[in-house]
Amino acid sequence: MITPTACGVTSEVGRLRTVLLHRPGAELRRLTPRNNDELLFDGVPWVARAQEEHDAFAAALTERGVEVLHLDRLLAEVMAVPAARAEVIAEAVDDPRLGATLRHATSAHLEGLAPDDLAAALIAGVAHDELRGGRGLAYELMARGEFVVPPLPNLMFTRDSSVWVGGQVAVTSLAMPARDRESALTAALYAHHPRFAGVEQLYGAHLEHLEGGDVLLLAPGVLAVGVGERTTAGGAERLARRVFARGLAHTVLVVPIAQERATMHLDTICTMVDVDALVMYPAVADHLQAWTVTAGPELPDAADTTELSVQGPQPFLIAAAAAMGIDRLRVIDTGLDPVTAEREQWDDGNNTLALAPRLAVAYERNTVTNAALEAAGIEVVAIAGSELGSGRGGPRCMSCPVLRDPLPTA
Ligand SMILES: NC(=[NH2+])NCCC[C@H](N)C(=O)O
Repeated sequence: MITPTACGVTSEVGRLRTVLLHRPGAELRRLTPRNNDELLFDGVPWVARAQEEHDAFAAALTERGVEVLHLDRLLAEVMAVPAARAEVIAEAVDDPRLGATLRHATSAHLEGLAPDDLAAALIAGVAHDELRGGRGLAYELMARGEFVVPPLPNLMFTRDSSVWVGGQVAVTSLAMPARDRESALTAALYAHHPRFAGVEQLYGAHLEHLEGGDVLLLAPGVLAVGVGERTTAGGAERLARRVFARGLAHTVLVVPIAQERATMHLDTICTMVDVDALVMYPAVADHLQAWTVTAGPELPDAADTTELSVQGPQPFLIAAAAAMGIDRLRVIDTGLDPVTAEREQWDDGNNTLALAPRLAVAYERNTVTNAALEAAGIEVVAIAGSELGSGRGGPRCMSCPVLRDPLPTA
């Protein structure tokens, strides 16, 4: 096992040192035209090609000196810890579809698995006919193609199931039923893996909905939180109280985004590519608003009751620059016509992963956005994503930064 090392992230663009990825595997083979909508995929990906694309993504990071941690491997290691096993198994069978008999049989099945196999079963799920010793009324009546434990094909979007703020990690509370069990896995990982020994958890799985794709660390001490299809205002509020009480941030900008699939997270419409620059979907650039939330007058406490001061709304770019203490937050002008802009936004053109200021990973297919980034002085590391993209997530969605260098102070 690995020994504990430094973790922590205070910006979107500080040099990336360590990142958590998940190579898609057997869980993608569970997708069919009947279940793909419910499982939040737009189609049925070619799994081997998706894996090749993901391997190339990981290699692009490693080649640039980034340490890549693999969620499935860490999970397999942590499944040797009895307390971690008990927690994730309890979550996996906490499903009202099962009934007591099947719940018991499923628990017994999972408890009997070796650490590697348990990790694999938790990720790929357990199909009806894979359950050794399956029994009970719910089991008899379940269709053969159904899952006793549903698969987690969206686990590859590691951005959403946990997010680091400073030296603490927020295990998130995912909004869609197809994803809510993911945070049981990240919670177990951070609580029990020696790599993360002593790391404090900032949020938790069963709280108000909050997903990492909605959280942007605009600058040290300044967060933007998108509120829309996934993250609720209540989630933003609780996160704000906690980051203030723990001294991790002084301002949270709460940014309403359209409640629809194309804009499911704030990072689908904008991501940072430099200390003071964003790439943003042009259709929203002028309309995006923000509420500026800061700690209220009295001293913050740790009990989630800190009074908050809420101001706004104001245009997002103005509120963000003010909170960041800069004159202007630049938006890279992609110069896109509305149709190309809409197509490239849908294909995660704005969902870039910064490896350092002015160096970002992007999907190669978004040629017009990428050319505009290059023209603006941003070096683009282009990766293929024809199959990965069918889950509607780009390089930022597929990565959870664990360690970034702090930005040099001006
Ligand atoms: N941070 C992101 N934009 N993540 C994209 C997640 C995509 C995933 N299929 C979902 O619907 O949840």
